[in-house]
Amino acid sequence: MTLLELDDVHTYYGQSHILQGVDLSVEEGEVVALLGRNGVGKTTTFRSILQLTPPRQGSIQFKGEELVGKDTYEVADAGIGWIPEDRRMFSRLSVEENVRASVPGDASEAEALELAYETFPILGERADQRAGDLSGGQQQMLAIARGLVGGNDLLLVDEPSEGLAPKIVTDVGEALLAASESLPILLVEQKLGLALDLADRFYVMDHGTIVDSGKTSEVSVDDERLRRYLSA
Ligand SMILES: Nc1ncnc2c1ncn2[C@@H]1O[C@H](COP(=O)(O)OP(=O)(O)OP(=O)(O)O)[C@@H](O)[C@H]1O
Repeated sequence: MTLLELDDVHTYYGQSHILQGVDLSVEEGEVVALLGRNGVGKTTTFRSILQLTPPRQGSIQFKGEELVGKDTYEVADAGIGWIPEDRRMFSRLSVEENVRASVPGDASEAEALELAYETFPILGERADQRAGDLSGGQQQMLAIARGLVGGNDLLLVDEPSEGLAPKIVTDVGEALLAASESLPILLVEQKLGLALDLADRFYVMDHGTIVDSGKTSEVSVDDERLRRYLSA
């Protein structure tokens, strides 16, 4: 079943026409990678879905419901979680307090903590530590854990490996893979190897439109088809 569907989405910053007719979809149970060079409109696609920068034209349906015209809090309530590039969290609060703060009012905090620590044991070991004192990789795990327990039906994850050492990137990849067991993910990721490992399907974006798409099993990191859009 189609979970998220963007149809001919046009988004502007002032006079700048950034998204010029984006079409993409995420099915139930899928991890989908959105690829493309810096500045092509990937983050703007997320901002459009979240209604942070509402599209001026086109439709964005989530679980069959139109998101364009809603407020951002309504998009969050509908079940779309967002992990931005800067991994927003409460850095002065403990790991446990951060997880608790993500749990919707009607859900069990104890069950949320169990799920978070079962998925990411290192967070259980650091439960009382201030989130701001975690390493970059652990902060990314906490951000993913918060998305996991946040009552979401889809996670938008923006550049999870940004600024992390290669060894930590592997850990974060495993963390996302664990999260994808229970949640579909739309992923923006510059590291092509990681994106192809995690995703079932990909879209390539260039100049605000989708220029290629397919199954990740059909392409490889040194594929000419991908490289011409991704190399600087
Ligand atoms: N707030 C803004 N106001 C005006 N222009 C913006 C704004 N944010 C982004 N842009 C421009 O919109 C275009 C798309 O940016 P966007 O952040 O969506 O790209 P991206 O593909 O996510 O790249 P990156 O990986 O660098 O974030 C860029 O040309 C950028 O300069």
